[in-house]
Amino acid sequence: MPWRDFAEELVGTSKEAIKKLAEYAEDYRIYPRSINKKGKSFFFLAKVEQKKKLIILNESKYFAAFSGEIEEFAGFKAKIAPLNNENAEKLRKFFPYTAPKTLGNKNPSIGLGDRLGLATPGHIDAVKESEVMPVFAQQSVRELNLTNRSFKDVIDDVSWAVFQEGYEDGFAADADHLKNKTEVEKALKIGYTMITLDCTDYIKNFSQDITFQELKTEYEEIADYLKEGLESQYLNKTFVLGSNHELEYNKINFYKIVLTYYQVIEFAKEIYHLIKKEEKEIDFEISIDETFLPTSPEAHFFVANELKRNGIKINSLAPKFVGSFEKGIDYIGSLDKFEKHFKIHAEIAERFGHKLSIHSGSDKFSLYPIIGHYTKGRVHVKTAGTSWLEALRVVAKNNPSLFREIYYYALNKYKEAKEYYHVNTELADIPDLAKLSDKELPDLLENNEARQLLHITYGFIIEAKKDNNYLFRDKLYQFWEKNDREYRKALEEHIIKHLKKLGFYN
Ligand SMILES: O=C(O)[C@@H](O)[C@H](O)[C@H](O)C(=O)CO
Repeated sequence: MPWRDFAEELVGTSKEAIKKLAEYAEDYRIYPRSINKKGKSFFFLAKVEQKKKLIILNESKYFAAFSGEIEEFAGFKAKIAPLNNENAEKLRKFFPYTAPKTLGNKNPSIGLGDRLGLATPGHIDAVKESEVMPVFAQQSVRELNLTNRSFKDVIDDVSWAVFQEGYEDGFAADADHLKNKTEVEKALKIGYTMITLDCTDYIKNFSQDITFQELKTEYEEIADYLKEGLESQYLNKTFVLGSNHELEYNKINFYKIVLTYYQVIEFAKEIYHLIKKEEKEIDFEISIDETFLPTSPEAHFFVANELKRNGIKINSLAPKFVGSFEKGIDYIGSLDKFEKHFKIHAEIAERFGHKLSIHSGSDKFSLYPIIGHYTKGRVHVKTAGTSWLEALRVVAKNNPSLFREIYYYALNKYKEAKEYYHVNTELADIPDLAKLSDKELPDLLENNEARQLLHITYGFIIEAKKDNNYLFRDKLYQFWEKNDREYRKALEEHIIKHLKKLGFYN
């Protein structure tokens, strides 16, 4: 077994000499950047019978702390530790750089959701030369349910990858789109450093044709103490922003905004009390982006101001912007209209000191120059599906028959998948593979309709089973295992393209 030969060379080597040894570690199927020395023990990740394992050489308190099989060598012992949650927790304890930390709201930051647990090496390659702070561990409850993964799986996959790559510049972990106290408590207990609170269930959506009388009647039903406090703050008042843009609250928009968002504030207050109990800093994001109508600047100002008046400190806020932010494709709408709307939101965020968070932030290349310009780095761009699509691009290039199987399966599941994601693409608009040669398949990943199809059917594809056997999962993971370098390179290039367009990569 190659790692054993390497182990005999490594043990007893000085820290300086390790660098020399690392130069040919890959010949032994060892990850060179994972080689570490702690006390008397050496650590590295290696492929042992096709599976990644943590190898620890020389007995010490660190050696004893990890679980795994022990092998005797001439003069030393080796432990072959599985990459499980118990060992991941020990890894985060002894190698703090493998544990997540908070983003802080200074630098730009990017959420790099990974639905497979394979993308972090490519994400590391993309961000390591940039100024952005990455969130490598980011999945929503929706994604976890669709891929049958847990919040622990997500954070552990990232810690092992960060150790494998020797990446010590820090990353965050965002438990995304949480909707209740239980989910928040669970995520905090596991060690997530960012909580994205999805307030959709506390936002009241109005029909466009509601009359003033109907509005007033509903408003009157709110508790008097709340109404008095809010009316004295906003009703018939105007707030002037730095650019002299005026935010006016008249009866109509005031009633609508209060009725739409007042329960969001109550919900945020309840969750913030949980967060404040933590001994460490937590990045708190309020997400109000999954509503029918765009968030008006007056509504953004109201929510931010009410959070502040209630002593709720947030790091970022995700409004719903004008136009259409669909999954995995560029913005749909007027760029002028977007710019006019976005610059006011950026000003409001700057006034309150939080970041704007751009959900469904993947592939919005036409918007990035506007986003980068007006936020001046005070922004969090959240992506996820795009890394999944890059994994499929590698399949399309190298295993056309598997890609065809997946694509046809996705077509059959598209209607069901649209129950989870709002996309405008209709089945009839999606390209038919039969007309495409194998060579043309990778181009589908440049086609909006095909991207949307594959983007939202990820869970159906990964979890597809027949007679209790996975239809694609095992074949896909074996394929990505063999083609890990190509996937890593594709991710690096694709995410750097995002960062360059945002102006966050020199
Ligand atoms: O698919 C999801 O549920 C998440 O990726 C969610 O959409 C996330 O908040 C996001 O906006 C990533 O682009």
